[in-house]
Amino acid sequence: MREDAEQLDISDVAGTWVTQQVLHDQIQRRIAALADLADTPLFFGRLDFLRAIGEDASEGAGGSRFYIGRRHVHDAEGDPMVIDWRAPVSQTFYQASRKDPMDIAKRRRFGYTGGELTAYEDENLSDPAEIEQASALLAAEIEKPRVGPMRDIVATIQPEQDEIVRADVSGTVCVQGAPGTGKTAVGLHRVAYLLYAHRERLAKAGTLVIGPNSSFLSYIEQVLPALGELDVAQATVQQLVAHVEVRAQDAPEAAVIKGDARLAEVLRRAVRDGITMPTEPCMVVRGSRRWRVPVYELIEIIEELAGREIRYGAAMAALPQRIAHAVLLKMEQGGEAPDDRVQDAVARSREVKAVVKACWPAVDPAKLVLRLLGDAEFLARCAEGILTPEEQAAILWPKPGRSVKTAPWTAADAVLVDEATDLVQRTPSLGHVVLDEAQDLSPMQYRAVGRRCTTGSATVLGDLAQGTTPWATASWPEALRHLGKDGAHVEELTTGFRVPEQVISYASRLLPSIAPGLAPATSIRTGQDTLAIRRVAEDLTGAVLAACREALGREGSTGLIAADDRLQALEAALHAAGMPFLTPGTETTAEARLTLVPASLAKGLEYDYVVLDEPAAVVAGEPDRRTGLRRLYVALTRAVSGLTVLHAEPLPAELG
Ligand SMILES: Nc1ncnc2c1ncn2[C@@H]1O[C@H](COP(=O)(O)OP(=O)(O)OP(=O)(O)O)[C@@H](O)[C@H]1O
Repeated sequence: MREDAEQLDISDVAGTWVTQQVLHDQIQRRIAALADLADTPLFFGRLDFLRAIGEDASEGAGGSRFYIGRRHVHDAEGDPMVIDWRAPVSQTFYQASRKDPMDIAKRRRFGYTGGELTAYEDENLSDPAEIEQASALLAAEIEKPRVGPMRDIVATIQPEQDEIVRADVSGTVCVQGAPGTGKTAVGLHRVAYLLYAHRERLAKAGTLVIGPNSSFLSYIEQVLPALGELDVAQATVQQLVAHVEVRAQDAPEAAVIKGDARLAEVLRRAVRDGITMPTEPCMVVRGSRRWRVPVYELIEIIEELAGREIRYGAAMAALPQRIAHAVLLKMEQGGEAPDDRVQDAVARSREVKAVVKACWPAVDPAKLVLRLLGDAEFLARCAEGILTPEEQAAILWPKPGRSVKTAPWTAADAVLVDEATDLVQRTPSLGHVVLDEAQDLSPMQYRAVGRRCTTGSATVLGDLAQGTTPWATASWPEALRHLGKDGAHVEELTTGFRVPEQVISYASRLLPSIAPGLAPATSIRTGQDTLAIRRVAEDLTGAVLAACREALGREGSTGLIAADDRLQALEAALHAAGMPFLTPGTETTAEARLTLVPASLAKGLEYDYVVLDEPAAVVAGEPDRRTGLRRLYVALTRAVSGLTVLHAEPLPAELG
């Protein structure tokens, strides 16, 4: 297939230079999408149906045996050899069970080692005599040591995950799931699925994956390309709203108020604050005649525009045409027969422009927010009855910014500028947005994401117990309301694929203090001796390094997680000991398998072995106890095969 694509000759295709380039570009993309990945086998499963499938129901109709793989592969005649895992017929591979065999006689799973086929395993689903056994291949695949970035899970998607992956494109899905239940994996596979099922529509409108920080984004960035999807954008919320340069930090109280949805109304008022009713009529001179639109008529036009649900900028563009239309009516009444060109000319006339400038002035969103946060009187006028005087005082900049370029913008301010920008001009909507680690967003941030999928849908993924921002969300229905996807379905995933049972049940002791409503997750990893807790009397750092060496003696990656302010000391010690280490998000290799992870960046990441330095310091690193314990919960749930906790100070009492 790749050779076919490479050999396509477009030199004598008729068309302009531009169409030639577009065609060339498309062929290059096709070749790239068909690239051979040495470690990625083309198929991982086989389905033998009891009978032939109806022509319309499957991609490769006509036979009753299908190989399931990462992408569609056909032979020289164009007949399918491997069916894409996203095709309707492939769903049976994930959903069929002994209870509901879905017409499957045999399901075969293939096992690979480094790209080489080394095993297979059969389930005769329709044979009542066969005894059900847990799949060893499935277990081996799930328990593979982790080196390098996140991998796809197409071969082992579980039935409850598959349902979310294939949920209808028109609806927004929200997934609450404990650490390691596969939320991120499911979100990424869902985009791949939606692009397959609705390629035309989604490729045009665009798709986007939003993650908490760039370490996380680089950790997940290879999953979609491995599934043949090269065009899904990735960003953090901060990158989406980068209208101004962030160079300051808010106090938590100020950030909470700035992230509150009430700010949307404050901004709406601020944008419209400049709308002024005219006190003089508008006189337009055309040739030898003068036409007059009286004050009351101008007021009517402006009030009508102000009352409509259109963007400030769109109304500003419509106003001169409305006034010109009023002039036109008067011309007709006066016996003239003006056409559209006359209306345009009147709309562009100096007199009409002057009215627009005075009554509906242009708004620069960044300048507007600059004024709002720097001018107490203006803020008081816009926030009257919405924010208390104390709240207003809390969000005012201590020193007003002089210009958009030099002002002390914070991350929360940038979100306000984004809201103001949208009030002036509608933000274009994408086809689908996946929002990961969603629990950490403020209501205003949800709004920023929501306006990027107003006509599309979203997949919202998160865990209320892992919310570590002062504005972290307490309820999904509320978050979805801010997102503009009120009433979306909330699913829960509770089977953990990452964290061993011993470790997750230890971490779950924190749940009553950090998220009382949530049920603890279970785990498919039941290995013994996965958790070690060591009290260290002296030289904590030395003991931590020894624990890292011990972990590095085994296969896979090791993450050393520590409170942010312990990082410098640990870095120095690692250097002194001659132990090379990476920063989060950089790829682990066979030579460099140790990553030093500040607790604040651990979210969403995972390592085979985790060494956790001083839990009490992780808790103390946050402004309040609940957030500290949640940060600790995140740090405790990053390990795939084993966790070693080292402490000199007493462990937090909540750990029991
Ligand atoms: N069905 C599956 N088969 C194999 N591996 C899986 C499956 N589901 C999830 N995993 C693996 O489990 C690990 C955790 O998944 P993921 O990171 O998506 O979880 P998460 O719910 O987003 O976790 P967190 O809340 O910590 O961010 C990953 O290594 C993922 O590949």
